[in-house]
Amino acid sequence: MSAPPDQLLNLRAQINQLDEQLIEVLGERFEISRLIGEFKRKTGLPALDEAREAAIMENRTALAMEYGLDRDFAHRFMQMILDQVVAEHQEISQYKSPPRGRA
Ligand SMILES: C=C(O[C@@H]1C=C(C(=O)O)C=C[C@H]1O)C(=O)O
Repeated sequence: MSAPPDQLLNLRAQINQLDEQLIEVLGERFEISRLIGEFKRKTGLPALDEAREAAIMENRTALAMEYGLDRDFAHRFMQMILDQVVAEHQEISQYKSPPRGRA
């Protein structure tokens, strides 16, 4: 098989860089949300905040559409993140004190 043309290699290099940024930003979001989880554990607030999630979903799907993304895709993507955050908050709420490596 011949080597991919320069144009394709260039586009793939851009995708690789963007994926890296996406993952970095996602990691930052989870770091912050773990701090919120810890705050909730200390103050006895529930892991799930449905009103906040509904507001996030409305705002982020509208924003995603402005960037040319499919609404359903944006909804599923955000729901996956929110579900994971809430699962982590439920886990954090079981701890007596924060485990090493987590705030
Ligand atoms: C992070 C929070 O907790 C949960 C997770 C959210 C999120 O990841 O954005 C939003 C609402 C909550 O269900 C919060 O209460 O702000």
